[in-house]
Amino acid sequence: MAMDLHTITSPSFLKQLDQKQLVELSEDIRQFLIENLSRTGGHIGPNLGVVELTIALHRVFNSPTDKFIWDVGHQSYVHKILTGRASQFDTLRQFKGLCGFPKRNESDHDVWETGHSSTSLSAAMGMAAARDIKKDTNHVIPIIGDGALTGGMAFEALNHIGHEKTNMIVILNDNEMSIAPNVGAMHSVLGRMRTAGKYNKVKDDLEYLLKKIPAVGGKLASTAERLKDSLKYLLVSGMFFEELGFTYLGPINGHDLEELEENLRYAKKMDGPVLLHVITKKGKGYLPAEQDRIGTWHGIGPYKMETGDLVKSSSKAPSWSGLIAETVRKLARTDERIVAITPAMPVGSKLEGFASEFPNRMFDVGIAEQHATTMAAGLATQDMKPFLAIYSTFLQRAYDQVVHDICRQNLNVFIGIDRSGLVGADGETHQGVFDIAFLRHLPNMVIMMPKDENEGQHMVKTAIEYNDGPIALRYPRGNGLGVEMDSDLAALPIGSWEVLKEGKDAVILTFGTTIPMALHAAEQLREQGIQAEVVNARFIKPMDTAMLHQIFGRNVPIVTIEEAVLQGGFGSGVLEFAEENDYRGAIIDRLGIPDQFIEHGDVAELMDEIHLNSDEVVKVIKKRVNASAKAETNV
Ligand SMILES: Cc1ncc(C[n+]2csc(CCOP(=O)(O)OP(=O)(O)O)c2C)c(N)n1
Ligand SMILES: CC(=O)[C@@H](O)[C@H](O)COP(=O)(O)O
Ligand SMILES: [Mg+2]
Repeated sequence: MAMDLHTITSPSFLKQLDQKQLVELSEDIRQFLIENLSRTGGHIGPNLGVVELTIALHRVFNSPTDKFIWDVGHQSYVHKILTGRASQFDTLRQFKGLCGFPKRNESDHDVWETGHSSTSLSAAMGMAAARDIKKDTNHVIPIIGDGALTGGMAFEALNHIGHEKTNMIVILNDNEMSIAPNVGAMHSVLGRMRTAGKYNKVKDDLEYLLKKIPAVGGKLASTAERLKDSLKYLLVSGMFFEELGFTYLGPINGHDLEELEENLRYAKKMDGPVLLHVITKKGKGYLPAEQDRIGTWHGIGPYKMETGDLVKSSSKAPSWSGLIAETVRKLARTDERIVAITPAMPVGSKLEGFASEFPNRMFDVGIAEQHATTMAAGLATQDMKPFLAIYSTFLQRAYDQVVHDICRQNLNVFIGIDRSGLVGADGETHQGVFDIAFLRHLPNMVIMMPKDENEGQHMVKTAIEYNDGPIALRYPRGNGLGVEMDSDLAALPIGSWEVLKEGKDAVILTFGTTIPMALHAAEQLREQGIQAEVVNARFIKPMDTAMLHQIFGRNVPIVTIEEAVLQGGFGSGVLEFAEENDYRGAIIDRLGIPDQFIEHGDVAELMDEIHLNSDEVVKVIKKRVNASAKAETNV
């Protein structure tokens, strides 16, 4: 009899269920996820992989007194179901709806917010240190995936936790996948663990065997020691963590409720840091997701449940990621300097084609944005042309590497800032709205953003040909506008803007995704007798200062628009220009992302919510033009 998951108000009911009921519950949860996410989309693969793990955790421990910290947090849907939020899943990742990641204001059971990878162990160390200082006795349990474990922060934390010997139970959820198949030497170590079998059992057998060998000197003892060492090599996994100061348990079957519970109860009684290695299958229980070997079912839009067919997007235009990556690939055919680097997003950044054509010039470095960025800098010192494809939000991880390694040494790195602007469903932790503000003030940095995919391909050419330092090309999530594409590529003059529509009464300065908004506003204003000029300010840095002087010389209202934070953004640059050049009387209004974090939802809805739309542009310009007309009549 399927359980109505909507009736769950707290995980405490789990402790009353018997094994049969628990297995039925896991089946109910899987069915619930598959059905609901076929309508809303979301991170189906990761969540199907942690159904039993999450049930066992909530059975053995007492959340929220015991703290569950979900690394990345994209796999916290089961936790949300068991903590009374099943009824909200029809609003998953929608405007004002259920967040796709842990959210402290949603539930006391969400003790830590995630979205960016590899933070769970550090947060856990903080919570455990606080517990110990306050002499509390609760458990702290970070759950980290094998992908997230490739993040540098995770190693920093492991190093410290092992040193402090802090009571903590780290759950390593190993499904051999990051978004795409996992990469790195750590992945190989985990692989040896998976094949070596139960570390502790083999270790005990080995100890037993060695005790049986009579205490003799010479050859036999040394053979026994060599046997022990070679077996230890096989068990290097456990060794790896045990040498770091953890008690390593496992690997265990992450879909066997009884084995999970037995090991969690065992770990619960142990002192010091424990790492329980849990083997799971991403997408378990839904064949299309289970069979996924490239990452399609990691995070997905709505799909047909019966067939696993995606509900296709209506756009015929190329995806921005695909356009940029394929243009780089095209240019790489005649330019051997070009090397592509991605921090664990080969699929999201559409680099599969480049990787297949240039396998030795493509590097997926794992979830390691800092390493990716400085590796790119290293490549550039050897006259290569590295293309670092990185989401805007994840570039935040590598700020100092951009400053200290790339800009300061003025190295020819081409940064493709993907997912620039609002990304929508992933919400606050993923909006790509800070990169202009944190890059614009860096000496030697060039930042550009195309108005459409045709200008985008020319900008790739511009970046590849630019050899005077770092250059960043911003592009949004999703698809282009479907414009005609030039067959030949030509580099753009650095710092050049273009007038898209002339107008004598006001000037709108904008770039990228907000160009259509500006053109629409200019049309609306024209109907009301106001001629607004629209300028494609496609170089955010350096700005087209010649054109700016000409514009300021007209003494008309100026509006800047950007789908990025206002504080320190493009509009701030225009204000700085006015102040530095003594255009004191200039009237400048800036429209953009206000000083707040933007939650999840449909991008258009989010833009309306913050009044970043053509109506607002019209309102601002009308107010300014009418005010100056009034001032003139009063003279
Ligand atoms: C800093 C950062 N880089 C990249 C990502 C994108 N990302 C989200 S989930 C994921 C893979 C995580 O793999 P794993 O931890 O093994 O979890 P699984 O999906 O396998 O359950 C990546 C790379 C991110 N969230 N944060
Ligand atoms: C959880 C996470 O960080 C990634 O899965 C991210 O959601 C991918 O974003 P895109 O869907 O824009 O590639
Ligand atoms: Mg994984």
